[in-house]
Amino acid sequence: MSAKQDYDCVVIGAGVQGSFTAYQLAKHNKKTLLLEQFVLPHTRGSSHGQTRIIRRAYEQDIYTQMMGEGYQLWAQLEKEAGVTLYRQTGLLVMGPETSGDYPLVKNTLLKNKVPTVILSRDNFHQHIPNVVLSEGHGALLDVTGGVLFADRALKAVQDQFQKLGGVIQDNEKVTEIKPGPVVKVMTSGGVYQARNVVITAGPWTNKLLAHTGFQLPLETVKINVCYWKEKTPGTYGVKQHFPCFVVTGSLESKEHIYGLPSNEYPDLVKICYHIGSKTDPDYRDLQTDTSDIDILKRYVSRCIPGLVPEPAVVESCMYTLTPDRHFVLDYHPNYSNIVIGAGFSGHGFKFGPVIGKLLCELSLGEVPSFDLSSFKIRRFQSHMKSAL
Ligand SMILES: Cc1cc2nc3c(=O)[nH]c(=O)nc-3n(C[C@H](O)[C@H](O)[C@H](O)COP(=O)(O)OP(=O)(O)OC[C@H]3O[C@@H](n4cnc5c(N)ncnc54)[C@H](O)[C@@H]3O)c2cc1C
Ligand SMILES: O=C(O)[C@@H]1CCCC=N1
Repeated sequence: MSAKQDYDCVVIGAGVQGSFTAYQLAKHNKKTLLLEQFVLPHTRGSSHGQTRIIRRAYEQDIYTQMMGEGYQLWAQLEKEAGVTLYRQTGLLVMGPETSGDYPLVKNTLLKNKVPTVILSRDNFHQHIPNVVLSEGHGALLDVTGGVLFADRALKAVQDQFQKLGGVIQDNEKVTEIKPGPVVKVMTSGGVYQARNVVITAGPWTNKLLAHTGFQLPLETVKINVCYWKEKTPGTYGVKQHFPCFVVTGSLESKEHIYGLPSNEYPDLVKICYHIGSKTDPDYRDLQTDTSDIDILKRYVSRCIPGLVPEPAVVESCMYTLTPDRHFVLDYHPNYSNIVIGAGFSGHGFKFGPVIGKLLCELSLGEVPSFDLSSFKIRRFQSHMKSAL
C-alpha cells in the first residue's frame, strides 16, 4: 500500500455529481482528488449513456429555479470545453389535465415565467404529429427543454477538472473511511487524507456511509432503458423537431413515462418507465423484472403508433430513490467535514453543474446559493437508523 497522500478534499464517486463537485473545488484552488471504483468511462452506475433530458418543467419552484442557473452553467462548460452538450428540442409534458402532477408543472412554469406553449386538444396534432394525446390529458411545451449529451458531458467536466490540476484515480474502490478532523480514506490502491470529504457514490452511498456509522433511507432500483424502432425512419427524430416528452402520473393512471427523440441510435427512440424494481448495485444484472417493459409496450402501441411496440434495444441504469424523491444535499449528521450528495431519484443529471456548485459551497463552509431546506437529512428523522 502506497504512502499517505494529502488533499484539501477527496470526492468519492466520479458520476455526474462527483465530477462537477470536484471541478468546482478545483476552480476554487482546492487540491482535490476524485476517486472512482471502476475504470472510466463505465456503465455500471447512473450517469452513463448518451442522453438525458434537461427541463425546467417541475412541480416545485425550487427545481425550476435551480435549473435557471443550471442552463447557464451547462453553457459555461460548453464554452470552456469547446463541445456541444445541449440540444434544444422542447419538452412536451402530457398528463391528466386536472389531477396529479400536470397542473402543478403548468403552474410552476407560468409562475416562474419559463417560455411555455400550452397546446389545446385541437392544435396538439398540428404541433406533435404521430402522438395520441390520451383522453383527459392536457399538453404543454417547456420550450427550452431538450437533450443533454451525457457521456460527452461527463468526459468534458472530468477533462476540465484535470486541466485545473485535479487528480482522478479510477479503478480505485474506497474500502474504508475513518472520520476525524482529518479524514482518512482507504482504497484498493492507497491511503489518502483530507480535511474534507464529499460522498457522491450514487447507488453505493449507503455502503460507504456504513463506514461512518450512518445510513440514509435510500432505495436503489434498476431501470430498463428501452429503445423503440421507428416504422418509418426519422418520424420521431431530432431533425423532424420531435421533442423530448414526459407523461406525468396521477393516482388513477400509473403512467410515469418519458422519452427522447431518435438520435443516439439510428431510427431508435428512447422511452422508459420511471418506476423500477429494487436491486443491489453490485448485482443489478440479477434483477430481471420486465413488468415495466409490458407497461411501455401498451403505452407505445396506444399513443406512439409510428413505433414498433417491442423494444429493439434494452440497456440498464439505476436510480437511487429517497422516500420523497427529493435530493440529499447536506452535511453528515455526525461529521461536519463530510458532505453527502445522494438520492437523485432518477432526475439529477440536468442539475449536475448546480449540484457541483452547491456541494462545493457546503464543503467550503459557504452559504449555499439556493435554499437547501428541502434537501436536508433531518427530514428523514422517522426513517433513519444508526448503523452503529
Ligand atoms: C435510465 C435513466 C434515465 C435518466 N434520465 C434522466 C434525465 O433524463 N434527466 C436527468 O436529469 N436525470 C436523469 N436520470 C438521473 C441521473 O442520471 C442521475 O440522477 C445521476 O446520474 C446520478 O449521478 P450520481 O453521480 O449521483 O451517481 P452515479 O452516476 O452512480 O455515480 C456514483 C459513482 O460513485 C462510484 N462509487 C461508488 N462507490 C464507490 C467506492 N466505494 N469507491 C469509489 N467509487 C465509488 C460509482 O462507481 C459511480 O461511478 C436518469 C437516470 C437513469 C438511470
Ligand atoms: O429527469 C428527467 O427529466 C427525466 C424525465 C422524467 C423522469 C425522470 N427523468
